[in-house]
Amino acid sequence: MSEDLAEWLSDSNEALSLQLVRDPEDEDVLYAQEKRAIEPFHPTFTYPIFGEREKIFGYKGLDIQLQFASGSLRQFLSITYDSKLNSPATPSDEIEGTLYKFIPPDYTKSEMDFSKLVEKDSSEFKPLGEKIGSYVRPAATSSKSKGKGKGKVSNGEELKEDDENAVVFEMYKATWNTPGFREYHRRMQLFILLFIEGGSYVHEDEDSWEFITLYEKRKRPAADSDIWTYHFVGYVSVYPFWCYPDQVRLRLSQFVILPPYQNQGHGSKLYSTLFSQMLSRPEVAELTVEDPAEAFEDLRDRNDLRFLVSNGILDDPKFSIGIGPSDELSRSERVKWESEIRKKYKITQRQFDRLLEMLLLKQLDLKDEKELKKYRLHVKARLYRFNYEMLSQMTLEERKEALAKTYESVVEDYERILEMTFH
Ligand SMILES: CC(=O)SCCNC(=O)CCNC(=O)[C@H](O)C(C)(C)COP(=O)(O)OP(=O)(O)OC[C@H]1O[C@@H](n2cnc3c(N)ncnc32)[C@H](O)[C@@H]1OP(=O)(O)O
Repeated sequence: MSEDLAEWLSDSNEALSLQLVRDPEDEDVLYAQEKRAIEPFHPTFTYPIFGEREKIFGYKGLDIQLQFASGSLRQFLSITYDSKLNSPATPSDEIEGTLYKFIPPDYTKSEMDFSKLVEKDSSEFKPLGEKIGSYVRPAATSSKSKGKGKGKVSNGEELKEDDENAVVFEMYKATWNTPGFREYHRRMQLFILLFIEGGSYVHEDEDSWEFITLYEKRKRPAADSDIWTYHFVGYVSVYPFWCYPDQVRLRLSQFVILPPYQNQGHGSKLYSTLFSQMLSRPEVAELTVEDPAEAFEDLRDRNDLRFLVSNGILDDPKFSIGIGPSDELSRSERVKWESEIRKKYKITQRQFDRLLEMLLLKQLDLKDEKELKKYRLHVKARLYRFNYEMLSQMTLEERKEALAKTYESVVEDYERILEMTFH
């Protein structure tokens, strides 16, 4: 492309901005840190919409605003620019028509209509489906909770849902059979394309999808008001696959917490709620995860580790039985014990192996050469099984070297995860 034409290129991730909008009356109640919830943010990916290069051609000063009513997620679209290239030889990209294929057609382009809609929605919108959980967090820096939480999610012990300093977060479970949910899902699914690498829309004709949505719930600030407003934070979708002979394997497919709410512990709360839900369902054999992003893998590891520890795994007398070179009896005892615990907690085999290896490392006395060697052999034996096909084609020397390298990087990663989980 010539230099002149390059001037007409915009980065689509920067040009598109998103915003969750609540009624002005409900914005006033937000403390400084919480204002993030209503500020504009950018997508991480736009290639599914605007193409692999994430560029839009034909405009200068391009600004695409897609705003969402914070609860109902009804949308407002505005496309503005300083100038547009008008050349039949090099036509400008169509923006609205392109976006139209990905969002429901009932968006508005009228600011006035949108503010009326937000006003109405914020007092009327209620999450769809069945409430399955909630937790409270101190309002970010109110005078009473000063220094207490700094916006962190509390463990829910000090605050009650009706405490005036509490902000409540609620989770709702829905399926396609939940009245109105299909339409609602069409409004929220855009976040999958914009924030999950390789994310794509689910097929609405697959019947069994299950969803958990997460909302911030706040009381309208007016003194005599008894209106509670709900603001979308994120969601997770799972699909049950048949698992021989008469159970299902739940596959976590999509998981997103919107940027204004990230790094505040909400992802962990949503994941652990899904986890305890599936533990309580007798028909579920295990929870698997489809193509996890790195940040999600970390979140899952942290939560699974805390779960196992809080359920007393470190105090189990069989925790370190049969590690490394050991007699037949203790090895078979280990296999039996691992299989029982894994099935009880419905964790997939590879994930369970990794979690146990991390916990064994956590308990290991690194100065004890003998114990360290046992641990190394234990991890290497699993890595060998896991990578058998590749390793079996190597010479003995190459194999040793490859295993040693993999071991080093695996242990380094375990140390990183342990540090952020138990620091
Ligand atoms: C199968 C799949 O769908 S994979 C795709 C996963 N989704 C995506 O990648 C979409 C975009 N990203 C996201 O949606 C989110 O960033 C997620 C889901 C990956 C993580 O959700 P979050 O709510 O940010 O996670 P959470 O806040 O629980 O933990 C993240 C960080 O916050 C920190 N944190 C946790 N609790 C708190 C707290 N109470 N206060 C402050 N920080 C906290 C954690 O230490 C963690 O930081 P670290 O990873 O550097 O240690």
